[in-house]
Amino acid sequence: MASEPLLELRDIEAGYGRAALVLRGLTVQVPAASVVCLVGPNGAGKSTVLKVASGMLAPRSGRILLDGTDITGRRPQQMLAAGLSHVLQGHSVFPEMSVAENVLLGAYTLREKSRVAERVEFVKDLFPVVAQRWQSLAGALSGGQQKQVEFARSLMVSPRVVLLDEPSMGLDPKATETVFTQVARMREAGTAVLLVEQNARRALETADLGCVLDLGRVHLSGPAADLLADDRLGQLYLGNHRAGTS
Ligand SMILES: Nc1ncnc2c1ncn2[C@@H]1O[C@H](COP(=O)(O)OP(=O)(O)OP(=O)(O)O)[C@@H](O)[C@H]1O
Repeated sequence: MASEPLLELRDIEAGYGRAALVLRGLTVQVPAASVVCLVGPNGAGKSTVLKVASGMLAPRSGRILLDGTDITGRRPQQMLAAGLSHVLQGHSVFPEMSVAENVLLGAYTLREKSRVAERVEFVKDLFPVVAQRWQSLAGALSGGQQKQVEFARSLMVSPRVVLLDEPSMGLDPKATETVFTQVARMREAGTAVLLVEQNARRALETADLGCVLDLGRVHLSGPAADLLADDRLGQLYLGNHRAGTS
C-alpha cells in the first residue's frame, strides 16, 4: 500500500489468560475511508482482532498505530477517545429506552451541547430509520433497525475507524442488505470500517480490502474483488463449487 494506513495492527500476538495465543503475528492495515473485511473460519481470531483494536484485550506483543501514533496498550476509553469505536457482536441496545436515549449514550464523552446536536443531525441523516423512530422504544424496532441504532451510537463520537463485529448476525436477508448498505454509507461519510463477518461473500462485495484469517494470522489479503474471484477462497468460505467438484 502506497500511503500510510489510518489504522495498523502490526505483528500482533494476543490471547486470553494463560491459554495459547489466538493471534500469532497478525498484521492488518485499514486505509482512511475504506472498508476492510476480516473473514475466515470459526475460531480464527477475527473478533479477537477487534478486541485488540478497541483496547478490550491488550496484545502480548506488536503495535497498534492510528494515523502514525502508537496507541498500543491504551484502555478502551482511551481507544474510543483516540477514534476507535467498537460495535460488539449481538445486540446491545437497551430495549426499555428510546432510540434517542440509546443513541445519546454514545455521546456521553462529548462536552459541548452544540457538538451533540451536530452529531445527532449527522446520524439521523445517515440512518433515516433512527430519525423516523427517534422517540420510539428501541425494543419495538426490528433487529436490523436496532443494529442501525447501534451504528448511530457508535458514530456519535466521530470515530476515525468503526470496528463492526458480525453486524448481520441473526438478521433476515432484507435487514442484512440494509446493514451492508449502511456500512457503505459510513465509508462514504468518511469513516473507515474494520468489519468481521460470517457472511463473507456479501461482506467482501461491500469491502474495499479483505483479509482471510487462519490460525491467528493473515493467510491471504488483497482487494476484496480479487478475493471474491479467488478459487481457493471461494471453495473454502464463499460456497463456490466448480462443476465436477463437490
Ligand atoms: N473471552 C475469551 N476467553 C477465552 N478464550 C476466548 C475468549 N474469546 C475467544 N476465545 C477463544 O479465542 C479463539 C478465537 O476466537 P474469536 O472469537 O476471535 O474467533 P472468530 O474468528 O471471531 O470466530 P467466530 O466466527 O466463531 O466468532 C477461539 O478459540 C475462542 O475460543
